[in-house]
Amino acid sequence: MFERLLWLALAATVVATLLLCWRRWHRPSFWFVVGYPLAAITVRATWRKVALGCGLTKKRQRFWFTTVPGLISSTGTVRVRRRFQRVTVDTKPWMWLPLPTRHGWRVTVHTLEGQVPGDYSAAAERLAHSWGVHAVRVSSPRPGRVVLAVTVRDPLVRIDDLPPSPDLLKVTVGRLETGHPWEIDFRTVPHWLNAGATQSGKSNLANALIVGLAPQPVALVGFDLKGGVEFTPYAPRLSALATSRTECADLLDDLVALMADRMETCRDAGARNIWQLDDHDRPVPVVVLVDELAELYLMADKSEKDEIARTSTALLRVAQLGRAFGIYLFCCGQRIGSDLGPGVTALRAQCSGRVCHRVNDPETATMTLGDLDPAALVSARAIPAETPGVAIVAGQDGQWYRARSFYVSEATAEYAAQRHAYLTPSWAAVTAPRVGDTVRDLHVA
Ligand SMILES: Nc1ncnc2c1ncn2[C@@H]1O[C@H](COP(=O)(O)OP(=O)(O)OP(=O)(O)O)[C@@H](O)[C@H]1O
Repeated sequence: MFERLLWLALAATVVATLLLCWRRWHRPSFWFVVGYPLAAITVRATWRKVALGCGLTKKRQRFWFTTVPGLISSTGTVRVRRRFQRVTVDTKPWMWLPLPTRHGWRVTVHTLEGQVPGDYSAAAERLAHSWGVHAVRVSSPRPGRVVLAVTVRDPLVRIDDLPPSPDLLKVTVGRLETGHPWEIDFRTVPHWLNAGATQSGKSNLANALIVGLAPQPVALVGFDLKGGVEFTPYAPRLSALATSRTECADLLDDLVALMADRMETCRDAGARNIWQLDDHDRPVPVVVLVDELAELYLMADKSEKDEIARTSTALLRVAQLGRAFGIYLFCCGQRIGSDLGPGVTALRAQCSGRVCHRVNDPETATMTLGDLDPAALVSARAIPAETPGVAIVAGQDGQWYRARSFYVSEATAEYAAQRHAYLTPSWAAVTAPRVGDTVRDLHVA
């Protein structure tokens, strides 16, 4: 007997060790073969209790029949004394079978009468604690259904390296919590706001963009209102760099003139935007990176008022009309509050791409994400300081996601800028009012 127990204990230890090794060396296959089936069975088996605990059940009248009256109490509903009677029971929402995802599972639930997706969003944290998982995200593909997307552990704690970005104006800058790539595609979402407190990962994201765009046939322009300390090392790949508000105002005037020129080119060719022009007529796209946006709007005294108004109007015009004429904005800032003036609020309305890193003041989070789901704001304010680069992202599909940028050091971005310096069109060549400039012509010029 003792010997048999010993063999059993030994076998259990070997199996546990093998499972642990499997989990360590190939987590995805371990999850699909072992973790997910166990999780799915547990979730289905405990759904009544969990739904009840999270306030997602509804009381309903039922006729109940039992041959053993006392047994009913064990179902967690009500005690029935007679064999057949009308009772009030807690009804749980109908849940489909959970489906596995890379980092957890996803399950569709039928809402009960009077429930809205917001009820499930409000219960998301309670659900996450009940299931012992990292997070539960709620979406509603159609009325009457909610999808609970569960991530078992934070997929953003460790992420891989920046992959190459072969598509024009599209850069894979990180990973979404769903495991999908986080892409910044200027042709789909032309203008972006990138907000975050100091050391939250804003510059890292700008570095990722520089590394992704440097090998592409685009002109990069830097507005570095930190006096040039951020973008000067990338100057070899920048067609123009402004390091003060006055220089920014001049560059913005150039951009507005460039836009007018491209408008004329498109009008003459009967095109609505530069992408409808023939390849050999299409002018080079321009991506403008702005660091410390608030500095463009801060007024020390009244003498600066005119300059601020000029800059603000020009930036807004670029944001309003730039998309069709191949001019894209990526604006970074620690603080993007309405106290900076109406110019910022108007600019924000034009920037449909939003990235909100960890923020100190609720107003910046509200300005960046406020017109999305309120749950996005809560998530942004919960980003811990230990995970720089984690952000709440809204873009392409109108949804918001937690995401993390790939780590891209200044040295990597600097190397990319130097390596692809030969692709930098000169600013004079970009802005010269010539019809028919192509990327190739600009490089020759
Ligand atoms: N995705 C990331 N993964 C790992 N480390 C990161 C990531 N993003 C940023 N970091 C690290 O966090 C620190 C702060 O990042 P970064 O300089 O980009 O912040 P910032 O918001 O631009 O700060 P500041 O406003 O002070 O310039 C850096 O040391 C950087 O290496």
